[in-house]
Amino acid sequence: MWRNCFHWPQIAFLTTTKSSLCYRESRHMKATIDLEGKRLVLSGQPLMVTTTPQLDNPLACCLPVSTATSSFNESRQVNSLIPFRNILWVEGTSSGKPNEVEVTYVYPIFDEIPIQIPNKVGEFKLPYEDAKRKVYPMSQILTIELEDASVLGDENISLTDFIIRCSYTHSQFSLNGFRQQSIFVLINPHSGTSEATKIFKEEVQPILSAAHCNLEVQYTEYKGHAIDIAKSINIQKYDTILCASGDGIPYEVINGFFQREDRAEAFSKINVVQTPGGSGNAMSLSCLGATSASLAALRILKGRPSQCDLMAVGKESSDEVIVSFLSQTFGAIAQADIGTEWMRSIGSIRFDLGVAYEVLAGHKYPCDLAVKWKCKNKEEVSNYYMNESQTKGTPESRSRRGTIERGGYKDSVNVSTERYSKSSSAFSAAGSDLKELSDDDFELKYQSFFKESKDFSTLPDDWEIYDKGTTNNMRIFYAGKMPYIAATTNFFPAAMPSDGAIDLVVFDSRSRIIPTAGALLSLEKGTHVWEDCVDHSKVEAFRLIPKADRECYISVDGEWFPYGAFQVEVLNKVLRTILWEGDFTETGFLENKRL
Ligand SMILES: Nc1ncnc2c1ncn2[C@@H]1O[C@H](COP(=O)(O)OP(=O)(O)OP(=O)(O)O)[C@@H](O)[C@H]1O
Repeated sequence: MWRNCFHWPQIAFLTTTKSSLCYRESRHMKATIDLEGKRLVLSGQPLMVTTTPQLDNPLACCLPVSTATSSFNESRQVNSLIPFRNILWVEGTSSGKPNEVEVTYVYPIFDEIPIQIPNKVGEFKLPYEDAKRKVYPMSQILTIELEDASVLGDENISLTDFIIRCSYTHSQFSLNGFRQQSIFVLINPHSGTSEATKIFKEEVQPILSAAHCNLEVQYTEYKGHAIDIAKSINIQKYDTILCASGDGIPYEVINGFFQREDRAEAFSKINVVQTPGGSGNAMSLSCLGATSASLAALRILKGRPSQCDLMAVGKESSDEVIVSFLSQTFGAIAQADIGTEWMRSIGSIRFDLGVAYEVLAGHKYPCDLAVKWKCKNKEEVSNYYMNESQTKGTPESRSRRGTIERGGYKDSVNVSTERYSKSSSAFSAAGSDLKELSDDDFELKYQSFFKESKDFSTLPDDWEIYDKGTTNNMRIFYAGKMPYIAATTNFFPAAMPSDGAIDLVVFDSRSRIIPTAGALLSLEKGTHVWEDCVDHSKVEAFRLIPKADRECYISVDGEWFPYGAFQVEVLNKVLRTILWEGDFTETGFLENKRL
């Protein structure tokens, strides 16, 4: 498919040798390696690529430069650089010249602009625009000019290996000792508007193929199929299971792993990741900062393998325990989600209509709730978040958050704090803090109390009963582990990948409609948690006993869950996944505090 194209005098052609959707540049160019800037700097005539698709103009590729689009100046500047982050593959050319290489990278290239922390309140930029960007692979032959050959280090590393290593620091590829990643792809052809297959083939596969990943693709054939696949998959064969779907398939894969006898090994070894294909793509947005499938694919290749928390959920109806990576909800949100399934054909607006109806109708969903606190209220959450984020996370995420100071902001943050050293040991950082899991990591601390009795007669000593006034008048109970539960819904802005806590957001039905509606309208910015009508806390575990006068819905990771008491506890650092920059996507939690 012709999406981006060169202008005269440089003409691109579609190659069929590398990947069916990879563009190759026919001219040779010169480049130098800029280790400080983490990029290749092209010299000579820069690439002249339009930044907008030219599908409507089939002749665009042949137009002289003078008639190029207004974005030319922008692209001229941007495309004289190829950041290592954009490079997918490098190999020698048939000329055999040691400094002539063919570089495959993703286009368009955007400048790595330092994150600007605002001086004025309310200007914090959420990642939605960035998350939507689509990227495409393309190739270019470059003659690399090395001013100083010692840049390659003392270990006689080839130029191609050197560039590959610079391009994949902290990634699964570097963790593999630069052996190609093996990815098992699960596509739910019925996800969302049934476009997951098309999205995968057009956006994801070209990126993964250009990076020379070994791919094995399977389609899910029935509800629960991904559980069966994950239960029996040969974990030795793969590094990653990629779910080209909504959140339902990662949920099933994780539960399939949880049901395995060797679950500790399965969770230790395999990354579970998502490229967006469904109506809910919370995992991709929260972990990779991507709602575009091609950007998610790139970030799966480039991001850090990390270990995140899961939540173990015990049911009243049986002794079965399931695992949840995203959320559990009871009340208006569950009603609006599960209760409007029959309106699926109208798209995601069904959910907004459902919530609006629930609030206007003034429905309440009484329950009993007991919790093991981590942070009891907003103040505690905010202090905890600030302390944790300054001591944990990756250098990138620490530097990003480190400038956020109580009562004020520094001017800007440069995310590129790490430097490459000449020694190849600089490339070995990936996975250094990943731990090998054992059965102990899946040991449940509190389930025995729940098994004994499903009411509050067997609560552990250090648990507390949640304020009865609120629980008798519950409007929304929402417990979550990832910040973004849907595109533009920043429901748990203080969520952290492995803090051993579940974030709780509770709306009380005694609050008036106007402030409640105001809080719901600020879900995108995540500022609802600061509203007076909303309780915000962190817990290590909780038990909820619904007491509604009619049977209503409970939803776990967006899936239907049997009505009745349930108990949840956190499983610390057991889900192996890939986090872009080693952390959840930015939410602006503390930046928005002063609003
Ligand atoms: N071939 C299939 N036929 C019917 N259902 C399937 C099939 N494959 C998977 N499913 C089920 O589809 C459900 C939704 O999957 P997924 O999350 O990928 O899509 P989605 O559109 O985002 O859905 P949702 O809106 O429910 O989150 C899952 O519960 C899964 O078990």
